[in-house]
Amino acid sequence: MSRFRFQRKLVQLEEAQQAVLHYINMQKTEDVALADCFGRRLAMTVTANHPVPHFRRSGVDGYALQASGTNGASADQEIKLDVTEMIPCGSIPSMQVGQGQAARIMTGAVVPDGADSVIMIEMTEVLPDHQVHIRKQMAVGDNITPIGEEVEPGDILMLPGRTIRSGEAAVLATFGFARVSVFRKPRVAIFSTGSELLEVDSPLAPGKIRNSNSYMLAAQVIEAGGEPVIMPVLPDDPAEVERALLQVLEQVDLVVTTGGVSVGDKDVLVDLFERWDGELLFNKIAMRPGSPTSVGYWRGKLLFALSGNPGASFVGFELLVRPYIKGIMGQTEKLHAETKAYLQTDYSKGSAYPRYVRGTLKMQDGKVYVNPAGKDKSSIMTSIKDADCLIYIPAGGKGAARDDLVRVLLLNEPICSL
Ligand SMILES: Nc1nc2c(c(=O)[nH]1)N[C@H]1C(S)=C(S)[C@@H](COP(=O)(O)OP(=O)(O)OC[C@H]3O[C@@H](n4cnc5c(N)ncnc54)[C@H](O)[C@@H]3O)O[C@H]1N2
Ligand code: MOO
Repeated sequence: MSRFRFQRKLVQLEEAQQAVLHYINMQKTEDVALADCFGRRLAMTVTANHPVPHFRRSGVDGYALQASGTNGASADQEIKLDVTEMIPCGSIPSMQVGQGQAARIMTGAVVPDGADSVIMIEMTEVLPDHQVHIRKQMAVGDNITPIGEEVEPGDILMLPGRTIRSGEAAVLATFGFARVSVFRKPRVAIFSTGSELLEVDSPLAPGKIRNSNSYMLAAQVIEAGGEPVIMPVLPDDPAEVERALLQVLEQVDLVVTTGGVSVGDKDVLVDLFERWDGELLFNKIAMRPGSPTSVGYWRGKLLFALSGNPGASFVGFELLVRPYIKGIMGQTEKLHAETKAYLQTDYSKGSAYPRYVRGTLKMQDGKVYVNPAGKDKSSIMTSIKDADCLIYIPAGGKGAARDDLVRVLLLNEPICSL
């Protein structure tokens, strides 16, 4: 019988997280085409290499002119100007605009020298012989975007670690990054253990269930920015488990297993920790679900051994694996962002350890409310799909009551400011 099965060193979640984050080893980077970098994590600092806009830009279709020449203009008192030229987008004006003159201009085109405002075309009337009537008094600067209004050269726009989404893609394109430096996706081997597990396409059989954890975890790996490698289910034989894990260890950046970490006779990960030459960082965390979650360091890689119960597996990944994946891809905010929300129902299940309950947030009348996503037992799988947060219920016998303001950890990553 393994000495680790019952003799467990209890750590608080914060200690466990720090122990894991201590092993952060930054991912290598690679350059990819801009169109291929969406969803990847940026590995470079993006600094503006030119102002935006880099020329005085018209915000409307209309006429560029001198505001001082429009004093008193209105629908009843039109002012006549000579039209010098037509300036489409992408071309350079050929002459200055002087007193009594206007240049017809398109939205996004370069405002000619001499002009200090642009009147919208709706406030004008085209006259014969290259003349135009102006029906509105203009002020200096009207409808002109000055050079650098949006971005000044040297402005730091994005830091490494940021996920590249639509807005980031627009910034990269604007500043000419046809190729983008991103962190390599960490390859994460996923193993489920247990002889009760069937392949997804297998018919149900007595006592057997389909392996759902491997696919749930693969999706979590992708959400965190990694590349999952789903491995065959591990057998109940510790020597074979050791062989299978060692074989993959060199080809991946980290390994996640589920099941086999508790005190049962077939809990093979516990046996592995007994016989391996790795270092066990901890094998019990003061949290529910997932208290038997164990993490080891083996041949230069972290091995996250999550509980087999789907709820515990999900929460264990979120609280330990995701922060590590974020860390190796340059994110400074590795832990989940938190907020507070009003609990809309009693949660009376007390626990010796803090509990992380799958929750669903609701915004209503300017307040944030939260409800358990469904039944919350560690063995329950179907409520995972409805969770957008984890509700923190402190340790103690009484749980939390309706209307309590509780801490919630947000599962969807908020966009960082840089
Ligand atoms: N005597 C005790 N029994 C248990 C304890 C304890 O302290 N003393 N702890 C319980 C807690 S808490 C948890 S959590 C589980 C953890 O067990 P394991 O991590 O060893 O997981 P398994 O026993 O392998 O499986 C548990 C449960 O989950 C199902 N499972 C496993 N893998 C998958 C998968 N890939 N997809 C879907 N479902 C999976 C498995 O069939 C079991 O039903 O131990 C408690 N017991
Ligand atoms: O700690 Mo277990 O993971 O609650 O169900």
